[in-house]
Parts: sequence; structure tokens; C-alpha cells
Amino acid sequence: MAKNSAPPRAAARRALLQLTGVSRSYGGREVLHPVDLELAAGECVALLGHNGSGKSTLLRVAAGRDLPTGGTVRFDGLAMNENDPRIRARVAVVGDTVACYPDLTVREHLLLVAVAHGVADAADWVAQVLENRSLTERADALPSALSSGQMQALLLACALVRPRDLLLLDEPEQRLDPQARRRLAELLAAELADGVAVLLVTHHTDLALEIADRVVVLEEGRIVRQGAPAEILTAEAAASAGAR
Ligand SMILES: Nc1ncnc2c1ncn2[C@@H]1O[C@H](COP(=O)(O)OP(=O)(O)OP(=O)(O)O)[C@@H](O)[C@H]1O
Repeated sequence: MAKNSAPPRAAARRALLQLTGVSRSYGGREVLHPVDLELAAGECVALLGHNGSGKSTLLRVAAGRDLPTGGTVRFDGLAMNENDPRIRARVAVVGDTVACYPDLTVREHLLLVAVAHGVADAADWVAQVLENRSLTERADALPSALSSGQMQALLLACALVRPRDLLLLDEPEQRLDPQARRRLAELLAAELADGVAVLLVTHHTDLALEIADRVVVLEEGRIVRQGAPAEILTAEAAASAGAR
């Protein structure tokens, strides 16, 4: 599982994830203009921006789920490719699409992921993750019987039941109630303390303020602001007040 010894959250650490001049076009329309972004172990970058600003596109490209039109994505020195087993073993993604087996229970999903990733004591880990995600009572339910918040909890649990050095999350706060959001913030803090790098796409500014080391704001596929969360979010609040 994640490393137990927490590296210091110092500013100058080697980048684990490195995007250099990354762009993405669809049908000749550039929705992501060349972007540079780096993320170190134990660091959290929150990606903010209006609907359609390119956050999910950036996350998919960063995860190797989509190829950039230009530029390069590297994970720990390797060209990012979701098919590379060295990368799959260390990168966990909760994307913007829901994919599960309709005939496997919550527990069976988690066991499948844990065993596929070679986790020792998989049943114990699964029990712990079920507990942490408040899914114990729904462990024997099929996906069709889950509420939307429980489904989101299952997707997160699938990322947490396996080893990871990099966690890529697309709006993990979606559909969670306030208590579950609080637990999400605690969970992400624990991941960072364990040295996991977290790239978080979110519309939840309080979460970004609490968790992120850096906030990056996208507008129409371009990074328009980045820096310390408090500073950037104050600038964002002022910009939206001015727009009203
Ligand atoms: N597969 C695709 N084909 C064509 N256009 C796409 C595709 N995926 C995304 N786009 C377009 O790229 C732009 C950025 O979309 P993206 O989903 O990255 O935005 P976002 O910032 O994540 O938005 P939201 O906050 O609504 O999730 C949008 O204009 C979207 O319509």
C-alpha cells in the first residue's frame, strides 16, 4: 500500500508527474492549449475552472487515458501510458466515467482490484477500506442497488484498495454528503502524509483550500492563475464577484 514514512512536504522535490507543453485537440478544436505542470510525491495540486475549461481533459491526458496532441507526459521518468504495467501498478485514477461489473458486489469489486494488484491480505484490506468508506453495510450489494453517493464511494474505494504513488481524481466530492466530504478531506490528507501525489479536479473550493499545496485555474484550456490556495481562491472570489 502507500508508503508509511512521509517525505517532507518541501517545495523543491523531484517531479513524479511532469506535463510539458501538453495540448489536446478534438476535431481540430484545441480544448487544451500547451500546459506545463509538475507534481511531486506528497504534493497535491487542485485543478479548478468553469465547466468546459479543460480540467477533465487535462486529467485524462495526465493519466495516460488519452493521448496529448502535443507535448509529453512523464511519470517518474517513464512516458505516461496507461497500458504500461510499471505505471498501472503505481497510478490510481478515479475518472469522470463510472465503470463497474453489474454482477459483482461491492466487496467483490474491491477484492478483484486488490488481488489483481497483488495486495497481500486482500480480504483484510478490503474490510478496512469498506469500513473507511462507510460501505460495510452495502458490501454485498450489487452496483444497481447503490445510491449515487455510495457508487462514488465505491469508485474511490477501488482506488484506495490497491498500491499507489499517484492518485488522479476527477471531482471525487461529487454526490457525497457533507459528512462523506469531510471524510474525503481526511482521506486525502492521509494520502499526502503517506507521500502519495494527488492531482485533484474539483469544484469544491473549501476542499482545495484545505488540502492542496497549489491551486491551478484553467480557463478555456489555458492556465490563467496558479499558486498558493488562499491567494488564488481569494483572487477567484474577487473575479467572480466582479463578473456579477
Ligand atoms: N471526447 C471529446 N470530443 C470532443 N470534445 C470534447 C471531448 N472531451 C471534451 N471535449 C470538449 O473539451 C472541452 C473541455 O472539456 P472538459 O470535460 O475537459 O472540461 P471540464 O473543465 O472538465 O468541465 P466540467 O467542469 O464540466 O467537468 C469542452 O468544450 C468539451 O466539450
